[in-house]
Amino acid sequence: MELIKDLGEHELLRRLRKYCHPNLVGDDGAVFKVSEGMELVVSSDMLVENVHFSDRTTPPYMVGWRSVAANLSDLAAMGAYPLGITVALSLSPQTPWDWLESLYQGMKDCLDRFDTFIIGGDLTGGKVSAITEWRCAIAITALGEVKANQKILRNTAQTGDVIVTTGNHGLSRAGLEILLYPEKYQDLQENIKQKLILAHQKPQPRLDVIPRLHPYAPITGMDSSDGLADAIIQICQQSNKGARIYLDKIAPCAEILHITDDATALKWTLFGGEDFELVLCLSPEKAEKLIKGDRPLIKRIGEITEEKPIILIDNSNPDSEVLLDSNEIFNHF
Ligand SMILES: Nc1ncnc2c1ncn2[C@@H]1O[C@H](COP(=O)(O)OP(=O)(O)OP(=O)(O)O)[C@@H](O)[C@H]1O
Ligand SMILES: Cc1ncc(C[n+]2csc(CCOP(=O)(O)O)c2C)c(N)n1
Ligand SMILES: [Mg+2]
Ligand SMILES: [Mg+2]
Ligand SMILES: [Mg+2]
Repeated sequence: MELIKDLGEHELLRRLRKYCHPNLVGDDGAVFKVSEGMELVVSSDMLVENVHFSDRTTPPYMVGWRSVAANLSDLAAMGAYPLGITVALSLSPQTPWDWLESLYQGMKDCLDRFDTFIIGGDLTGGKVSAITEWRCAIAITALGEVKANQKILRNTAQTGDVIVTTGNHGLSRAGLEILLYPEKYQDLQENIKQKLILAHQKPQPRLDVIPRLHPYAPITGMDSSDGLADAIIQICQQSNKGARIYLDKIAPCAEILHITDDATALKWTLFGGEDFELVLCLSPEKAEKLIKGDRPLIKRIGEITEEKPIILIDNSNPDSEVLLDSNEIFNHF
């Protein structure tokens, strides 16, 4: 088996060039033009072995796809279109070339889907030690562009705004569960299993929705990389508002209910993370039009309130309002 330590840095870079922009890589920096009248958006996200992925959960092609998708999701969350990404890797010298090749193929396929490129990066060796368990860390910086009046920010929600989400939440967490404990889910229908695993391994950044948001600007929002609950909390805190969220509107989808109990399913839906959907706030009139044009992808889940608490409302039992518990949110430390 070919290991990257036998290839050396220059040969590795030569092989990786075919996954990059044909003209922009090779100098000390990439030079490119930002379109007239647009603003530059810059965002970084890092993926670390045994934190965001592992051999058990994610083959290298999917590690590549996910790491690009997570970064393009942050551009979508800003309302921006991608211009390119840089990729910095720390790798064990024992990494097989095949692994790296698959990683880049996954990155490139995700980038191709959205007509964008790798425009630069960096490589370093990483030593396995008793302290640092990981062998691979991937740091990506994504560059994008957005018209000033189309920017999506977290701190502009207004009282009375409707909160909508794209897609479904909790699927990625359910997929991770099946990947981590396959023996528990041996009897589960194969098509359900595949849908959940794919949600975890091959998330789709919501760049597809951005053009459809243009008529309704300005919109408030962010992506749900750290979970639906985190997105609602971040938007409310940064906008100095609260929210009412309807539990029946965020009910876990059938596939998740197939693999776990109601309480766990709701927990995954609110706090699971890594679904990379968008959580958006806009006036009731605009929200109605957006939802009408985009059903069932975009759903109303609640509204922004002047009062600070974020309340979960159970329609079947209107007296039982509970506060959204921020202690459940994913925390790296
Ligand atoms: N190490 C850091 N140094 C400086 N700023 C940072 C650092 N890490 C995050 N930030 C900034 O903090 C803000 C929130 O970052 P955070 O990583 O929580 O958002 P995100 O990238 O959307 O979420 P996720 O990492 O879950 O995808 C961003 O403006 C980001 O640029
Ligand atoms: C092997 C493995 N174990 C656990 C998880 C779950 N996980 C890791 S990071 C994260 C939140 C987002 O992080 P960030 O804020 O860095 O984007 C979640 C839900 C995984 N993906 N793979
Ligand atoms: Mg981040
Ligand atoms: Mg984000
Ligand atoms: Mg985070």
